[in-house]
Amino acid sequence: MRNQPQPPFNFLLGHILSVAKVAQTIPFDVHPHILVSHIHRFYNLGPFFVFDTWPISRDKVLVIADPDLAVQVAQTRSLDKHPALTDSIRHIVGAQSLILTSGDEWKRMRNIFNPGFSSSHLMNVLAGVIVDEGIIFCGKLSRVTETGELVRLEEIATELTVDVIGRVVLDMEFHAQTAENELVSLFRESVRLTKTFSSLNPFTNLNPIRPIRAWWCAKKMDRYLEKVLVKRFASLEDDAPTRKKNRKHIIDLALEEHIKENNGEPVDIRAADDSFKRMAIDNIKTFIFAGHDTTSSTICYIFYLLSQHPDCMAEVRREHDEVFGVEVDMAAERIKQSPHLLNKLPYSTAVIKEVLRLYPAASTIRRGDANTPITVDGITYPTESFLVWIVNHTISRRADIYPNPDDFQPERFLSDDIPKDAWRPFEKGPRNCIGQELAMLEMRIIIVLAARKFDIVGAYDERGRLVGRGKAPDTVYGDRAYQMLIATAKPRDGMPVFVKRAK
Ligand code: HEM
Repeated sequence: MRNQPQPPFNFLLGHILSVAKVAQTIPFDVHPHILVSHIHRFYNLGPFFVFDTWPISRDKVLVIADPDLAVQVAQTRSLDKHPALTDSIRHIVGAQSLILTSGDEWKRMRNIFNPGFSSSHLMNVLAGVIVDEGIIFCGKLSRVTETGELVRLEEIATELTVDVIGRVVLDMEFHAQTAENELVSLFRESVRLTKTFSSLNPFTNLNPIRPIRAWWCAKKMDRYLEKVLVKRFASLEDDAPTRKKNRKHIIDLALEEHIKENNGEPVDIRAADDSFKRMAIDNIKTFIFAGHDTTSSTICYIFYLLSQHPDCMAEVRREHDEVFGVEVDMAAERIKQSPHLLNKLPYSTAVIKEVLRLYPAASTIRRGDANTPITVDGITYPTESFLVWIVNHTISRRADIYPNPDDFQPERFLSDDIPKDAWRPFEKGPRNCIGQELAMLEMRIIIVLAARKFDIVGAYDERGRLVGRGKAPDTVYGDRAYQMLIATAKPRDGMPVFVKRAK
């Protein structure tokens, strides 16, 4: 470790002092990727660096801050996931989750679930589902314009994405946007029970009740989903002839696998062995969690940044007028009739990409191994015994890759100037995000339905006045809407906003 690039090291205190020096310049509750990007800039570190995390944990971290190195550990070879990831989200997704497993077990499951994200299924079935839920979302925003109240956009966007994912995964209407739902409440609580991060207080996670509650929530979710699985299995019998062709929901893909394992015979799911049920339930939980959490945060930042950049908002609206016509209320019907129109939105797509560059909702942590060193300028460095973290936030904030990296400039994604592997909010290589096309589709549909109807304006000043703010640093890159770690990277304070009718 001594021969590798790193922030200043103290023989007694390791990296605490040099990390603390940077941490005190930013809010204490920022997402760790923000701290890493600040360390990278402050000490002028290069394509990678290492640091130890003592006294927070015993991990030695190798930060990848460069696209070519990311290719070496995630694409040319693909390191396995790090056990720290399992520690942090197993209570939500279960140990058999596609996100957490490796090797043949992972490959088999990836093959089972890939068809759920085919472009024909996305365009022919899921686009319509997203439009229906998007209409309810716009109805909610509309009501908020009448009351003029301050709302947390993250809550409203999460209810939307939960409703969408319920239909993608279980073909089930959760109605989270209009009512309470037991499964959704359990998910919310599980996410809240995830370990948090505070750069100034390593003891935030020592609450002994936390793991007990998390275990209890997981048990209740499992029981709920087992019942759903049994009911769905019973319904398969009713439409056996068309079943395979039409049913690409995650739950059906799992059940088809069960039938395949039994030589094509639908053996009652209640008699299925535990390993099948575990695999099915853990992956249903995985898709519900991964499929709503990251998308809702990104939707929040899209509207937040567009309201701060009226020129960009005007360009988005112009594009939507051109593609869907000037009658705003007709857009939903047009998407349903011709979902392929959504592929004609280069500027809106550039906006989404720029938002994901500035506010990436997730990243990958891998376990270094003896067979996967990294090579920089002809020199080889080991990854073995390191927690290897591809910090796409840090890559995204490099001025040599993205000029004026802290500015919101969607136009940069309309040119070919960005290095091929630099933009990686969905990660790349075999462990990339299986739901990325669904996420992009959902975000495009929601912008089309809402951007011409509403101005959604961040209200951090107003909220600060209500809850009171101390003297500690309150902004990151001059902005109060920084990301925090709550299972994934979420907007601070749930993103307080005012919603107005677009002028
Ligand atoms: C803006 C939205 C999204 C972002 C930024 C995002 C980002 C990511 C990232 C960075 C990974 C790699 C994680 C790791 O290596 O630990 C990942 C994996 C994954 N994502 Fe997404 N995701 C999004 C939406 C979705 C959606 C909509 C779904 C499902 C419906 C989904 C399901 C998954 C799954 C199951 C994996 C694990 C894939 C595997 O290991 O084979 N994600 N995502």
